Amino acid sequence: MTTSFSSLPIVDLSVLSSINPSPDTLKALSEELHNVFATTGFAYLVNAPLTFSHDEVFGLASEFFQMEMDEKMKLAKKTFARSNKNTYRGYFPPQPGQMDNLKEGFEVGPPVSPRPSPFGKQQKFDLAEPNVWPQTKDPSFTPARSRISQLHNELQSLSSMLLSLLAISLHKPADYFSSYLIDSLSTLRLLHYPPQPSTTTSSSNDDEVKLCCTPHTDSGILTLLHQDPTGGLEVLNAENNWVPAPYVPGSIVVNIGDLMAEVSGGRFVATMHRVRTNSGGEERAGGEERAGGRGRADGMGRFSVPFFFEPGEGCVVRSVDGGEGIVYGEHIRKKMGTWVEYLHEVEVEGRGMDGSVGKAGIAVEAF
Ligand SMILES: O=C(O)CCC(=O)C(=O)O
Ligand SMILES: [Fe+2]
Repeated sequence: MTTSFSSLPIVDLSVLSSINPSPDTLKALSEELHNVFATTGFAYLVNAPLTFSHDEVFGLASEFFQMEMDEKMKLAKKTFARSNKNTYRGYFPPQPGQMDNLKEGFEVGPPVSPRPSPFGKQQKFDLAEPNVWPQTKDPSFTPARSRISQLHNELQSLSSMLLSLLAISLHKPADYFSSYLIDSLSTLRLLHYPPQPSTTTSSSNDDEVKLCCTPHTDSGILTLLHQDPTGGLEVLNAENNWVPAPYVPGSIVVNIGDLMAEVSGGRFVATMHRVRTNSGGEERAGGEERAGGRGRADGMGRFSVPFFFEPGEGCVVRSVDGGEGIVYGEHIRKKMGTWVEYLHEVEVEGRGMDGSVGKAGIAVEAF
């Protein structure tokens, strides 16, 4: 159960960068994480072992989203561009019918593609498919591609360290979750919330709060989120109050997904969260440095980069208390198919490859 917290705790990960951390310090960190995930389900991580500054992370996102729409649509998932082959990785465009969920995204899987699963190719969504990348005439995206892959690798390693700490905190061996790493499908999602006109209000909210991401829990194991200084992320506490999770310089927000809550035997909580639209003056409130230095201009909206740690498609995930377990590929496909938070079935106005605007079909956004 989540608690009546009024702010998110900050967890210092410096110890993970030391050459030979003592078992006692690691145990203390694992207990701290356990406590956080058992209460808020959310925390800020500081001094994480990553080589990326926020400027660089949001610079990569802004570089991608500044591409022309027809370039981005070449990378669109099949759902949005019928002639494309990619079903799970790639671009999804903003959906005009979804004003309280208005975002575009670019999803990248592991730099080395997971082995195709026996049931993968026959399905509508090929979870193990390779990444797609911009093929711009201008080769300037090439360095960004390699940095995005590097960011994926580093967040995957960090997830693996956190899983070891959580295993210890659950009184299991440190390598207890190592099977989750085999053919892991983790997704790095670059997100852009375009600026919204100030008249837009959310129909899903009684108090007419403007949202750009509707309330949801994450479906998987662990999410590591880079959010830019725009602000707007909010987390629901036990009293049903939305607690702001403003930008904390240099931090990564971590939260538990539904599946990890189950794996922990209900000890950890997958907390509901949403993103509120900040318009106009509020937008720059959180940060003295406006992240995303390279080519960022004010009024571009919000950027965030969640990383969803995912096991392999065939990985059997079960509670630490025992029980039958579920095959990860089945879990994720079920979520994609039935959970309203992760399935936006709408007829979207899509821009064709020739630039024409027309019906692009059913839009399904996974997670
Ligand atoms: O953009 C954000 O800050 C949060 C995004 C999020 O919650 C998600 O993509 O699951
Ligand atoms: Fe989320």
